[in-house]
Amino acid sequence: MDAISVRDVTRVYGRPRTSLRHPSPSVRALRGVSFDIPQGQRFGIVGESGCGKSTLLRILAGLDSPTSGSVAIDGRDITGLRERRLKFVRERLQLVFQDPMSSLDPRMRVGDIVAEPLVAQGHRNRRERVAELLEAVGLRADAADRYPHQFSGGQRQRISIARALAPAPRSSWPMSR
Ligand SMILES: Nc1ncnc2c1ncn2[C@@H]1O[C@H](COP(=O)(O)OP(=O)(O)OP(=O)(O)O)[C@@H](O)[C@H]1O
Repeated sequence: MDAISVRDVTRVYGRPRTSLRHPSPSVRALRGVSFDIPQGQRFGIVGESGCGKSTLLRILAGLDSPTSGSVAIDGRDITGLRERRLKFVRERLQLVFQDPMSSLDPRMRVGDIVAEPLVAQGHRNRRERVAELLEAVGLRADAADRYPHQFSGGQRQRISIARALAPAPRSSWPMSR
């Protein structure tokens, strides 16, 4: 079973075109995109600015829905019920956004931000794991007690990377899950 299967995905922003004489401001960001990513493979999506990479990633993460087409993660169609889809996807897929401040909650301490996926997984030794993750991305352990605005742009991106690395990879999940 493929990790990710994308079938004929289209995403149109704004109202669809109604007539040739009155072109609407709609943007067709994705047009019939299809591909499969097998388990355990690295996969790059490359393209010029504005070609639809972020739009595609948001759809894969369940943060947006395709106008048409479908996406399956681990064989399960995620274009169905919203809340259930998000929980299922969050356990399997992490994103590092271009602009870290758009995804780091300014009211949360860095330690709690990095620990978020661990809470969802019921991880026991969260403090130790957060310290390990911060060290792995080149931040000091005391970063855990500070807030995102107290870091530079590059350091904020490292916080996002630490959070993305936090959940245990699927290969280490117990068979019962
Ligand atoms: N919310 C939106 N409303 C309308 N148009 C949008 C919206 N978001 C993106 N677009 C348009 O959709 C197209 C694809 O945008 P997207 O952000 O997916 O591109 P990208 O490949 O990630 O670009 P970059 O490499 O510059 O970050 C662009 O033409 C953009 O202007």
